Amino acid sequence: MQHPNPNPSSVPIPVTVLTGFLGAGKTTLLNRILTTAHGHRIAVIENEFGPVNIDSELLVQQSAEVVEMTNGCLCCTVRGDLAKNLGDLKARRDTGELAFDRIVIETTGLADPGPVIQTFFAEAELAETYLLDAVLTVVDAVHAPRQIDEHPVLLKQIGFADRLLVSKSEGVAADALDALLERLARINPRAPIRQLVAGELDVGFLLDIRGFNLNENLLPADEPTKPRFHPASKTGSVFGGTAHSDEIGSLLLEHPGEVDLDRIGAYVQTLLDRYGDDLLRYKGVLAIPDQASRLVFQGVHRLAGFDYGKEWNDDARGSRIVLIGRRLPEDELRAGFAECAIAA
Ligand SMILES: Nc1nc2c(ncn2[C@@H]2O[C@H](COP(=O)(O)OP(=O)(O)OP(=O)(O)O)[C@@H](O)[C@H]2O)c(=O)[nH]1
Repeated sequence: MQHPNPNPSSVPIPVTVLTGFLGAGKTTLLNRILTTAHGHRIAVIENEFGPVNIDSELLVQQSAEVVEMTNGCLCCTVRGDLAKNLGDLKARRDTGELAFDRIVIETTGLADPGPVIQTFFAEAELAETYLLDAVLTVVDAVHAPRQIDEHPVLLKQIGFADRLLVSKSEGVAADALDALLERLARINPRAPIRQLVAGELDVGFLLDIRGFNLNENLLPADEPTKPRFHPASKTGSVFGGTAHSDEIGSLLLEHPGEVDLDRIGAYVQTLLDRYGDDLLRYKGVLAIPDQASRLVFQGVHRLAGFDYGKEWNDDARGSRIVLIGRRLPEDELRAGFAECAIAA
């Protein structure tokens, strides 16, 4: 029988970034992932803010190689160390010293996930070796409503997420929980939300998400637009003085038809040039005249990728962009997008 993977080092290793504010329940979730029988061999990179890495002592270590990073926050001072650690892990895997098929990075509760994510796209060698799979953000149902107001970094953690995982919901009244879930969906409509229930873990919901791949998945399939862009505004935006106008929110640009390739290219370029610092995640699925396939682009801040993806075949051709960012100028962005549209 032929070996399915004769050259394992040529296959990118998936990486999951596990984030969430201080005490949200990241380590608790990681322990559950590590102790669940799912067949994945996981190496863990732990980052603790401060000289002693307490989290790694709390981790159950069976089945996981744990690399500790201390004395700095992963998103700033030790980012170079992250690249080095990832390189070292790969080298030790290649020599057979370590056996793992994916990595989970647990960031500190104070980390902005942006620079961590960018590391995977900015460093050419890492981009070849690793595949950034997804950002998982744990949100503490008890404390998040206040923390979101007081700590801008939590808003970023929510905005960057591919999955939002709500912990401690058993201790929260139903209406307060509903309000939190609605607020999360408004800040980040891209990320499906799930409550973490003791003893239950759906590993399929957490791993192999391919959140950074150029596929046609724009919004969660179960509820494409509802209630994620509603009722904050009929236009599908969370900006502009609504009751919950958080600093970070989302904007859905939609045209039920094709867009001009040159104009949309210039539009996206201008968007990134002007607002790249404030754009956390964005993704677009566009219909281009005479193109059988969807044009897909996605990115983080100014690092964007695009490609032609799945064919339209009999699907209705339409163009949609989801932007998640900080105080984006809705009117300007809508007007610019409208200029790219081709009348049906
Ligand atoms: N009731 C309840 N407690 C939880 C839940 N998840 C985590 N906890 C508790 O919350 C506390 C913090 O959990 P951790 O997993 O250490 O949180 P963390 O995000 O890793 O914390 P830091 O590393 O300090 O940022 C612990 O006492 C956990 O037992 C949950 O879903 N329900």
